[in-house]
Amino acid sequence: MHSRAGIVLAGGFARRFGDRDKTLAEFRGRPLIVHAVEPLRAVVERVVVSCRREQRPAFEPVLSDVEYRPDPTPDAGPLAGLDAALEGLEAETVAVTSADRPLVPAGLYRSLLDSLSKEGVVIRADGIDQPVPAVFETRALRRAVTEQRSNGTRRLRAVLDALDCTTLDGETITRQWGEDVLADVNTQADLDRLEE
Ligand SMILES: Nc1nc2c(ncn2[C@@H]2O[C@H](COP(=O)(O)OP(=O)(O)OP(=O)(O)O)[C@@H](O)[C@H]2O)c(=O)[nH]1
Repeated sequence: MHSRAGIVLAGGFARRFGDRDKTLAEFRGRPLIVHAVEPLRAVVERVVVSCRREQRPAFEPVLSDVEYRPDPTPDAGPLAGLDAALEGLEAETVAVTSADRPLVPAGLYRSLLDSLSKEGVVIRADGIDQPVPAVFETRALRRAVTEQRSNGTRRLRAVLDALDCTTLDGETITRQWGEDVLADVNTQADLDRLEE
């Protein structure tokens, strides 16, 4: 059986956003993390939320049917969060996104999943391959994460250096799915702009 999982990275401290938990900030009437989880859940069998232990009580009332993988060490970075989320994950394919990207539709995940022929499918936007949203062979991603963490990096993008991925053109993606489909929220101003 071909099994698919999703991972939502949500454990950052969102320092550019301010004092509140960015992932719970309201966007179009719902917390950001809900916008990240729901389209993903439509295309995979299980969704794993990679977060800090203390975030879980606030996530539970707004997210249903997800699993939590708390960071073993808080603030160790997204690559460490991804590593913990992959541990014991039984799925052949994994779609990865971040909780601060509220406009990635289920259809985009479907086309990423349909395009998977090598170790991963990523989108190249502004000349740079983006590690999220992206789809990977779970085994290859696990290997790449282990390899890059052993090199001492915290950067999520570093996994792409250790993977043989197909690249989709960002302009084609935004033409099809909307200008802000790949937008991430770093600041309150980013959120205000997307709300407009
Ligand atoms: N599980 C986990 N996720 C993380 C960690 N650091 C960042 N992330 C997530 O990775 C995604 C991208 O994070 P960044 O934009 O680099 O960091 P951020 O914490 O959101 O924001 P800044 O502190 O303002 O840079 C976000 O969804 C974060 O929640 C971490 O240590 N653990």
